Amino acid sequence: MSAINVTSEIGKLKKVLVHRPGKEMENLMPDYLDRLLFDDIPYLEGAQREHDNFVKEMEKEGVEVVYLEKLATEAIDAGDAKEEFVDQWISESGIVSESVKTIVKEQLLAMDTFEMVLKTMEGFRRTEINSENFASSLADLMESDYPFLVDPMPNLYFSRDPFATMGNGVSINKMFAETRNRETIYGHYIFKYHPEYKENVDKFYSRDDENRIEGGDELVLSKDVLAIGISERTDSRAIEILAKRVFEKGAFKEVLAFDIGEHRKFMHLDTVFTMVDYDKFTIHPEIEGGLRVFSLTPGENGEVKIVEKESHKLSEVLAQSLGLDSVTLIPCAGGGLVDSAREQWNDGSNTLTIAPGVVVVYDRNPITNDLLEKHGLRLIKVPGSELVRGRGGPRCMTMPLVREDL
Ligand SMILES: NC(=O)NCCC[C@H](N)C(=O)O
Repeated sequence: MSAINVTSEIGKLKKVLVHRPGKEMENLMPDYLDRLLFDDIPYLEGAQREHDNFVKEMEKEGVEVVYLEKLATEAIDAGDAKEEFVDQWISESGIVSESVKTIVKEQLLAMDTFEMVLKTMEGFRRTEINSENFASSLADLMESDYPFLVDPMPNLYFSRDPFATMGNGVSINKMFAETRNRETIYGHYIFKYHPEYKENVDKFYSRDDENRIEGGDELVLSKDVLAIGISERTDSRAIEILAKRVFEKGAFKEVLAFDIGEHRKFMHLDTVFTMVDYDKFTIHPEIEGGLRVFSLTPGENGEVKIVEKESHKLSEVLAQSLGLDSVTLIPCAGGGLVDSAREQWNDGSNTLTIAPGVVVVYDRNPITNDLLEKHGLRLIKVPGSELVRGRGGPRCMTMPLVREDL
């Protein structure tokens, strides 16, 4: 029996993984926001309050919420892998000087495992280490204006992206940008050493694979069909490789690849459409018209067969793949140019479905939310004015581990 079971986007959510925003947020600075894929600087206490409330609302609905930082700690302890983890983290940290590596390693190993995991997420400022100890190489002297020895990982609370669950397996992802690539180390250790997750979990993709793919692009439409965005973050080649591995394991029968183009404003498929009920989806109106969709299915001799869908209409493609007569697409903010653009930017389309027709949304998108209620959905509205500054919503902030089968 696998500890991972995710055969839809909407089956009752039983167990979910999150990360509580931590001190990594206090290492954001205006000069380096682009590099860290952030648009603004949240107020940490406010973000934590909003996040705690988000978790409380899910728990009230009977969802078991577990934390990335805790699972990673348990995994490292269970594998007796503290030094292995620290060595690997340092090798990916960007530190050049051997003497700095030694100092940082000593500091991390002196901490208890939980504290150490949080510190690796927070990063290291230059001021934390006595400069007399390390101005030993030319590289150190050249970089001395940059305030960090090791960058923070401020996007970790978007636990949807570094790895993605599907069926009884997981794809541990190769991320688009260096800043987020470092995040996948925690998933790697969880699926390597955690007593609950190290066995009976299929691995469909690895952080060592070459082509980029991110969890926000990976949607489980049904027990048979995956939907994956070809996007700013996900490369078509990665989708083909993932499809091949998924078919080899007999985990799914079809992968639909949606070409949403390369844009920051809709970086992932789940920023433009999410499934909210058996036959209902939220959608960003900009992608409703002409979208190229490719169907990947198992072909001869282990090959993947690829056919472009004739229809460019999202509603038709989705209805067909779900075996329904029709589906309803609910446009973000009703489809008006200005309101839709604004509410999509604030993650109006990025809902987390916790049971068919029951969704968690930010309260800050009233037009979209009214419309969802008019379509008969039950909304759990949570404040997210600090959380939204990282450009992600309730779906981005959660990685389902177990959903009831439909
Ligand atoms: N699934 C998602 O859409 N996640 C949001 C990620 C936001 C983050 N600042 C990023 O650019 O990767």
